Parts: sequence; structure tokens; C-alpha cells
Amino acid sequence: MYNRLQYISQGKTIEEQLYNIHQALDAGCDWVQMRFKNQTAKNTFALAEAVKFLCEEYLANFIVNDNLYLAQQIAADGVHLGLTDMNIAEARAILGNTKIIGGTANTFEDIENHIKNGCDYIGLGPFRFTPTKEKLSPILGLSGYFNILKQMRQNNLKIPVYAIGGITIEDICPLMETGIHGIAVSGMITKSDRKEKLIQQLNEKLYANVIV
Ligand SMILES: Cc1ncc(COP(=O)(O)OP(=O)(O)O)c(N)n1
Ligand SMILES: Cc1ncsc1CCOP(=O)(O)O
Ligand SMILES: [Mg+2]
Repeated sequence: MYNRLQYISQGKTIEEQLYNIHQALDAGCDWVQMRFKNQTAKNTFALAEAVKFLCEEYLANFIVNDNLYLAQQIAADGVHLGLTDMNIAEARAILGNTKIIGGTANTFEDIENHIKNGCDYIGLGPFRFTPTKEKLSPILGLSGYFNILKQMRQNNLKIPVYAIGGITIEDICPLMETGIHGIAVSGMITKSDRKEKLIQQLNEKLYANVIV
């Protein structure tokens, strides 16, 4: 089963991205999504190669945002695709069954489609407004998660769901009560100056009800 915490990288340059990802890994993150927007193919490839190397060193999962062919080229663990990125079924046909494919959802219907198309996990959001992403889909809030996760149970749909968008530490317990599997966060980890402590606290909350 997938880890409950996914770190989505930030940074306007390769150096900034690498610094942020290295810090997150050092602090205990074991799942990184490289998100590097509006860059040249050369820069994105260079960063992806370096991040792949780093994640291997830290035994962390590494997935690439948006770019399936880059994920394939560098043999990343997988890719995260949004509603306007490549179709999940097409991505599955290209990547095969051994790679992770995550898909963005904003509605119950998005989740139904993603499951039919062979998605491995869902990034459901946004939870609230966040400056990290432009052109946000409608904000779901806690009630949105509650209703969508309830519909999933009623329809016996099972897939790990990650909440995303402006999440803070105080949001985790109420969000977990809706039935989500975990969270995907960018700003909270990137901006923290006590990352190790933060990640420890996040994991305590995310795994509070897991019986080992
Ligand atoms: C885990 C996770 N969930 C959702 C997203 C958003 O993907 P997308 O809608 O394609 O937006 P961009 O990240 O590409 O701006 C995500 N990246 N990760
Ligand atoms: C990529 C993405 N998709 C929906 S919200 C979001 C950004 C999440 O970042 P943050 O945790 O900083 O709000
Ligand atoms: Mg995308």
C-alpha cells in the first residue's frame, strides 16, 4: 500500500527544486512528485535525472508530474496526470502495470472514470485555495471530501485517495475521518523551517489509526 504522505516539489530553478527535494528527503519524506512547471525540456530532464538519483539514495518513491514520456525515459516509479493531461487509459497502455499512475479528481465521476481507466491512486482536490497552483478547480472543503468518499463507499469503489490543496497540519485528522488514504502537500513542507519535526507530526497523524 502506498505511503500516506506525498511531497510535491516547488522551485523556480533546478537548484531551488533540488534544494527543496533534498531537504524533504532528509527530513523523512519517502514519496516525491517532481512538479517543475513552464520549463524547457532540457531543464526538466536534467532535474528529473538528478531527482531520480537522489530518491534512489533515500529509497523514496519518485513520480513525475504531467510528463509521462519523461517518467518513462528516466524510469521513474510513475507519473501524476491531471484532468487536462494525458488520458489515464492511454498512459496505462504506454507504461504497463508496474508503474504508478496517479490521477487528479474534483468529482465522484472523475474518480469513477479514473478507476475504469486503470488509475492507481487519486489526488482529490483542491481542499481549499492555494497559491501553489493556478486555475484551481472548484474548492471541495471538508464537506466535499465527506460526500465524495461516502459515495465511493456506497458504490463499493476502492482506491487510495489523497487530499490536496492548501492542507495544514490541523486539517489532517478531520480529513482522515472522511476516509481518505493520505495527503499530497507542497507549501506546508517547502516553507517549514523545522521539516523533520513537521514530517514526524504529519506521519503520526496520518498513521494514527493504522494497526500493525
Ligand atoms: C497528488 C496530486 N493530486 C493532484 C495534482 C494536480 O494535478 P493537475 O491537476 O494536473 O495540476 P498540476 O499539478 O499539473 O498543476 C497533483 N499534481 N498531484
Ligand atoms: C498541485 C495542486 N493541485 C491542486 S492543489 C495543488 C497544490 C498543492 O500545493 P499546496 O500543498 O502548497 O497547497
Ligand atoms: Mg498536471
